[in-house]
Amino acid sequence: MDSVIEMNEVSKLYKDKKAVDNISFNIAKGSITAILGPNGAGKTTALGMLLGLLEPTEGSVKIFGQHPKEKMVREKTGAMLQEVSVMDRLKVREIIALIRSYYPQPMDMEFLIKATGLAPADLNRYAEKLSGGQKRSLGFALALAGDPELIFFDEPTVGLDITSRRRFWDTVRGLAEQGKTIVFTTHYLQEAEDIADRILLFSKGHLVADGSPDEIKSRIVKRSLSFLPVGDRSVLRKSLLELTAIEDCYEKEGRIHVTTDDTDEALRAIFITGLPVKDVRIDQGRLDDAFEQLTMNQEEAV
Ligand SMILES: Nc1ncnc2c1ncn2[C@@H]1O[C@H](COP(=O)(O)OP(=O)(O)OP(=O)(O)O)[C@@H](O)[C@H]1O
Repeated sequence: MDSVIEMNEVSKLYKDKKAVDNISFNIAKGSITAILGPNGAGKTTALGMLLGLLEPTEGSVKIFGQHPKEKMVREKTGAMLQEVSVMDRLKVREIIALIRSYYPQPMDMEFLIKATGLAPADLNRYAEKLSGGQKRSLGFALALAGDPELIFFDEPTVGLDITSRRRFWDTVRGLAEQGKTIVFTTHYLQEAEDIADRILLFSKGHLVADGSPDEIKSRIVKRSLSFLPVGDRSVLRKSLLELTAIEDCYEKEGRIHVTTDDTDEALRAIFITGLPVKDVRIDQGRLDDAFEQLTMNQEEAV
């Protein structure tokens, strides 16, 4: 694999809090990777280390085979962070032109203007007068100003309306098709699934799943079998977990749900054993539920 990013056994400690715990992954050139996870999972910390803004407490981070702070790496990298700050007393077009001028081979000016999605009149406004969403779109264009090979976005679509969101992802897809490598963080499973070739699922500082959206889905989304208990539910739950066809069981809205790779086999085992259940249902597992379950299991384990 032609790796642009190599993270090797990386941890980051804030005093005694382990924000990132022994994480390793490589990222291939031209791929779109989503770093997905709930609040506090360690996504921003991981991104900070990839950008050279934070030093790992342990392990090593290499970008294009070098330390992230190397000049060569910085010249080939663009980033849009959560807080987009714009320079005062400069008009939008002037800011874009200024940032472009820092780079030896900047991105085409017209392309950047299109990426902002701003109307011609807005390009002549002072940037501090833009709305929050417009500032983020400008931040997007600025991240691309140096025509970077590797681009990081931290929760890029927060605060963007549907049209801006669509334009953003269309542009990102186009950039990946040109061979640029994209890494973004998100809370939203659906966004990761729609856009990314690969998902790195973080929870409580750990990397709990790594694969294509389909792989992650098939790993974490299982068909679920549910029923109402007849009699003592805790005795029933214990008996269910003793069946080899059943991996896990939990209660939701009064029903007992079991997760299994083979719902037929699980049903057969329940009936052969004569477990007291009624109103049996089989549901296709939902990705959101699986995501919640996976990150909750991690919380319980830590
Ligand atoms: N500067 C800091 N000092 C102390 N603890 C920190 C610091 N920055 C982050 N943390 C802690 O590290 C953990 C990971 O935080 P991080 O911001 O990386 O998570 P995140 O996945 O980006 O979360 P969010 O989705 O809320 O932005 C959290 O428990 C957070 O409280």
